[in-house]
Amino acid sequence: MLSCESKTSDQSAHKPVKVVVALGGNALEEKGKESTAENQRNTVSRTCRLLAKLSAAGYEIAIVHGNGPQVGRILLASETAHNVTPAMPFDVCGAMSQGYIGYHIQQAMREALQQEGRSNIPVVSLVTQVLVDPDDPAFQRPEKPIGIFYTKEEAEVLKKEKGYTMREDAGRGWRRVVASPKPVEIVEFETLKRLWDSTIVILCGGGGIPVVRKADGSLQGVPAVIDKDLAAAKVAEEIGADILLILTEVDQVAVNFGRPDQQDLGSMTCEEAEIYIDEGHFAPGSMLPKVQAAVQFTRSGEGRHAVITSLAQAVDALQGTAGTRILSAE
Ligand SMILES: Nc1ncnc2c1ncn2[C@@H]1O[C@H](COP(=O)(O)OP(=O)(O)O)[C@@H](O)[C@H]1O
Ligand SMILES: NC(=O)OP(=O)(O)O
Repeated sequence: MLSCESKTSDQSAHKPVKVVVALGGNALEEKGKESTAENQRNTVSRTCRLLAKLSAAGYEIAIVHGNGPQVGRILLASETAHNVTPAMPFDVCGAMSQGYIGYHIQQAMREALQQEGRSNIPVVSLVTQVLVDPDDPAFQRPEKPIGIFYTKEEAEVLKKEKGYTMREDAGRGWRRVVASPKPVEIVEFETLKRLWDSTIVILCGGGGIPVVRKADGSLQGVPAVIDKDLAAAKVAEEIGADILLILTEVDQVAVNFGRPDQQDLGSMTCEEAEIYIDEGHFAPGSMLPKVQAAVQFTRSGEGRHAVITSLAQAVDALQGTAGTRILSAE
């Protein structure tokens, strides 16, 4: 029997545990399979069956998902078709990716909740804008990988012909990289707050559509991709979640990752995590932002912690028997 209640301050009443889930790339696309809409829908189905189990166990969840491969492909398709139809700006491609992925999660989550006997819980995707700082130094230093993988030779051609910034991505090939400013404010946060108690909300897809506030107060999209783990940490922080659950491909975070002396970690304090960051154990653009997001959230309030694990281990990880927990020192 899963226990998913936390004590309130008077220690007598219990309240449901609030969890913000950040879904990584493998929750949306299966490695080695063609990136078709049908394949994404099937992968999302498997993911949602696991997420529905969290809901059935009584956890209150909101879902944030990535969009790196998807937004890159939408952008590429739009740029490639510029002779027949005007190319869409980056922020619009981000919005399209939220709609397409959110639609699949909504549909699959509905089915999965039905199977768990919880068809009374509504699911909705919020097209979410996230305010960023126009002076964020990230705009001068593109480092978020998006889209498909290329060989080194193809990357050289794209650099020359299209002016893209290209970078090797964690031993997996070469990818286009774009600016990834920090999330400052979730514009639609008030909507999440009003829906939280009744509805499973999918929000901040792809980290949210990055926008800046103009002098007259209106919002304008900017060409960038926010890191979804940092956006999920922001959501979790502001909604007062108990746990930030970051789901990715690996069961646990490791030091000396990929080396013969790799050591998987059951837990680490924020201070230990910072030492490991300084020692370079976490790859930028992959594990590093997850650990940073976990530390940021854990530090944001008493009794909060983060867990990084795989989809398959999600339920056990919330119980504290799997994954890597990022905890306060005391
Ligand atoms: N220290 C580490 N411990 C575990 N995994 C790591 C580490 N450093 C890099 N990685 C890699 O980071 C990957 C997760 O990042 P990524 O695939 O970008 O995330 P996402 O699931 O959000 O798409 C893991 O699958 C693993 O290959
Ligand atoms: N926006 C974002 O962080 O996407 P990925 O997780 O797919 O890289």
